[in-house]
Amino acid sequence: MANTFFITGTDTEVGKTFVTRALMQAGKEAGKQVLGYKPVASGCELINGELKNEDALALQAESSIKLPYAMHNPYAFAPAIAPHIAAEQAAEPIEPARITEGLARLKETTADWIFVEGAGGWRLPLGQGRFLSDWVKKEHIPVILVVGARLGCINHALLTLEAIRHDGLVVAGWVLNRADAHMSHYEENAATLKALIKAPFLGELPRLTEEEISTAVSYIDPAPLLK
Ligand SMILES: Nc1ncnc2c1ncn2[C@@H]1O[C@H](COP(=O)(O)OP(=O)(O)OP(=O)(O)O)[C@@H](O)[C@H]1O
Ligand SMILES: C[C@H](N)[C@H](N)CCCCCC(=O)O
Ligand SMILES: [Mg+2]
Repeated sequence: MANTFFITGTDTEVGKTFVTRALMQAGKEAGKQVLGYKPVASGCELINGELKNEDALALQAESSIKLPYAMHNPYAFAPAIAPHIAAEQAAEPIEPARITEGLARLKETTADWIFVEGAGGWRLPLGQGRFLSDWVKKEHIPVILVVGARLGCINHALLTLEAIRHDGLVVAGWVLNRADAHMSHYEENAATLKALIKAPFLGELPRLTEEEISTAVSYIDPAPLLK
């Protein structure tokens, strides 16, 4: 039976996908078969008649098992906006049951670890008064938080952790990602986060150049996930 982890972040564009890929690579290095799942994606382009999202394509590429794109990304909306608004515009309501069905199909494979990447931050509206966090709660999925290191991230990180725990979920770990290479007093902020966040620390990723991207996995310690 696969272990499933939900990847959330302190905001959009903080490195959820970037870190998920590194986590997947760390899983493979630990001998795990891994799959990535992006249930709800906005900011998609039409490729061979199918709307595809760069996050979902990245997770598909990193997956150990080759599956059709649609199994990685059931909801793909073209505009790079809040998905619930895109869904309304497309007259395609986001149904949690379909997200569940997609995850169930991935669990039928030989995957050991399934990483589910959210969109935006923890409280992502799906429309009809529902949130993606409601689905995570219903599925009882442990959560990994990606903290994007930028001014204001301490508040965002602590409030996100409060919300995850208020929703009754386990924080399986957290990663500090250098989202803003120019953040001032980075080391002091990192020390503050490490002191305040009571959850397994899975690693700290510096801002990597294109040439260094393949080293991202070396900054991840998956040990807390292997327990
Ligand atoms: N540590 C890093 N070093 C270099 N580039 C990074 C790093 N972290 C993130 N990036 C780049 O910053 C951009 C935003 O990262 P990413 O797409 O992973 O954010 P995200 O949280 O997944 O965004 P979204 O909410 O849209 O899913 C991407 O181009 C990514 O490759
Ligand atoms: C388009 C962007 N990159 C993300 N995929 C979607 C971000 C949704 C944010 C919703 C919100 O909290 O305001
Ligand atoms: Mg992403």
